[in-house]
Amino acid sequence: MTAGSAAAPVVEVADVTLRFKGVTAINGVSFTVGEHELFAIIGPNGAGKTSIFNVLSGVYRPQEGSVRFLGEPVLGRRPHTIAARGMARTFQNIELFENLTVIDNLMLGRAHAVRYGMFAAAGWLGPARRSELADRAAVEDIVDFLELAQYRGFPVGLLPYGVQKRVELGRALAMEPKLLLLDEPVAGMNLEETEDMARFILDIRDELEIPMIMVEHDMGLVMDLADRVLVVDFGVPITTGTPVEVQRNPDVVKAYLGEDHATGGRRSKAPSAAGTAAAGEHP
Ligand SMILES: Nc1ncnc2c1ncn2[C@@H]1O[C@H](COP(=O)(O)OP(=O)(O)OP(=O)(O)O)[C@@H](O)[C@H]1O
Repeated sequence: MTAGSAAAPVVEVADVTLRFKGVTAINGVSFTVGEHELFAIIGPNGAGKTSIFNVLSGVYRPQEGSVRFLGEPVLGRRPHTIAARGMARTFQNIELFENLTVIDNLMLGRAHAVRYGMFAAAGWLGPARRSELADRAAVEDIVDFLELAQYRGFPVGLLPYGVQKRVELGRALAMEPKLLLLDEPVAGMNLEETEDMARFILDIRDELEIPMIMVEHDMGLVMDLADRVLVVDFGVPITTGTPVEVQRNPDVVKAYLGEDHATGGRRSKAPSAAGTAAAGEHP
């Protein structure tokens, strides 16, 4: 495991506050993510986790605070600009082209990497053709890496749910990201699919050395995989630490079990050292 503070941070979030009318979705959140680090954000339903992702990726602009990605400020940049700098994202709900094949969906992930414009393509096919070959080679590497070979020619919509989630991960990898945001990567998966996904996430960190931020309700997965965990509740950061530190923190247990959360359809299970509680499931 790599300590987040050892190398220059990939992401630096400082005192970010995001308000909607009457709701403070993020309230003074700060954290850094280091090179090769797998950083998790957990918290009850409505705690602000997805809002943090939306701030990082440029969908929401917070009223206060700053966010740096690879040393550059990102607030005020458009989502596609931030993506082009190397921040890729998967979504809670799969966002793929169901009628396209696995290969074609992965090729779409290469779109931002195409560096030859229409003039180059029209005037002289050399560089554009070479680019396409490079894209296809990169996609083949991803097919191997995520063990998708047997599904490559199938329309994505016909594939099992767990495989579709894997294709979505592959599409994000196809962007050759410098940071990967995983929004509930195992939501809705069965045990076998979850174990497969856990293995791929570890391989992404350890073999591809891509840092990741993961929002996930499966507490077992978070505690097994994450290097560090940020806990938020009602937008407020409760603590940041290793999985062991976080699980021992009384404020964390309170946030998951406290009276405030006994109503309103929020979670009922605290993170457990056994690492099996699927805390914070959607009602
Ligand atoms: N576009 C928006 N407009 C108004 N309120 C919003 C908007 N997006 C999020 N919120 C509110 O901000 C708070 C945090 O929501 P967010 O979706 O970030 O939580 P979350 O931790 O990701 O929840 P979940 O675990 O259910 O996905 C919630 O009260 C939510 O209703």
